[in-house]
Amino acid sequence: MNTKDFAGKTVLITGGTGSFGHEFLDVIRETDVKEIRVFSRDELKQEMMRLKLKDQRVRFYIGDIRDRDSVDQAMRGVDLAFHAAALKQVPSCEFFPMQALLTNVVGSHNIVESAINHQIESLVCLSTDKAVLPVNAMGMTKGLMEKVAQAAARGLGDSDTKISSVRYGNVMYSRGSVIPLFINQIKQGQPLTVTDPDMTRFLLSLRSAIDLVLFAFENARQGDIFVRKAPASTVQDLAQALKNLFRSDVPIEVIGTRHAEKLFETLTTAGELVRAEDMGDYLRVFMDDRDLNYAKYFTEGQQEEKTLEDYTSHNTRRLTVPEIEELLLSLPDVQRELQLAGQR
Ligand SMILES: O=c1ccn([C@@H]2O[C@H](COP(=O)(O)OP(=O)(O)O[C@H]3O[C@H](CO)[C@H](O)[C@H](O)[C@H]3O)[C@@H](O)[C@H]2O)c(=O)[nH]1
Repeated sequence: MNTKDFAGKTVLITGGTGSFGHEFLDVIRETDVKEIRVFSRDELKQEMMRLKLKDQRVRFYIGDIRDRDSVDQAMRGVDLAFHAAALKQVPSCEFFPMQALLTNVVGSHNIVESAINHQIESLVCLSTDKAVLPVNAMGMTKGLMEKVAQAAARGLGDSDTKISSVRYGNVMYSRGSVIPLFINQIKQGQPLTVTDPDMTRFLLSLRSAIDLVLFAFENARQGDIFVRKAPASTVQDLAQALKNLFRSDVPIEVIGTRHAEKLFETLTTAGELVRAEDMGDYLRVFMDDRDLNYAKYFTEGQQEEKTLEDYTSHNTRRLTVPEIEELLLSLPDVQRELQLAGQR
């Protein structure tokens, strides 16, 4: 990361009290940033964060991205914004799709419009692999967020607010996700509830997710979507790796898939890969900036798309059980759990 990028800047993080916000804040507090604004709805979480950080540069804004006035109030004087606020639990979005729409689409539109109106330098929107070829309300609304961001970017020039998005897969040990659940089941001596042994997910650490966001911020051109290449594992192998680490012999119980789950996730479609630049660990997917007169573009990219495959958690590099163990061991949360369980 180029820490100079943050020197003297005022940074806004929406959804700043979440796991991403916490870790991201720690990273940018190491720079000469001028001010960091944490924007979120929950006053208790903000108060806890304030007490923990005791950093005068961090300011807290209560508001809801659905409420444009509260967004405008927080956006005034901002240079850089990172948009992490979202409804992101698949099951709850499935039962309350209109709530997902209001936060993930209408709320994101407020952020995009406010960022442009306040002429901030850069806005990075956080999306997910579930936004690609979506089957659930969470993914659909995050996909629409990407569209809202790109539609706005299409109307902007290079000197205007730079709007980009990032997509990542499952953040290991994130709140409410399967790894803390399996660890808890192991600790209680209960069976590990595997939905479908063959289901795969891209796995990455929170630190890698943050690196992706920083990479997007540093490299974005108007309307880009950035993806971090990632390996994947089956749920069965993940369960086995945890059992091995905790030296547990609890059984694995197959419970079947939950609401609107996919067997595998897609980070980029073949159609997007035609417009993608390989940047080592990352892919840049350029905005499709054609206008509606398609005939004049006909010769470009048409053949290639037919020969490319979507980039999915089924065809990316598959982690072996020992590799998953190694990845899990690199996570501070897992290390702590192992220590508590007397295994380290
Ligand atoms: O009891 C369980 C729960 C989950 N799983 C499986 O474990 C994998 C991961 O499940 P998570 O609930 O951890 O993650 P999801 O893929 O469902 O979605 C998560 O990752 C997304 C990013 O892609 C979003 O962050 C989202 O909010 C978050 O819930 C899935 O194959 C799921 O079927 C089980 O086997 N047993």
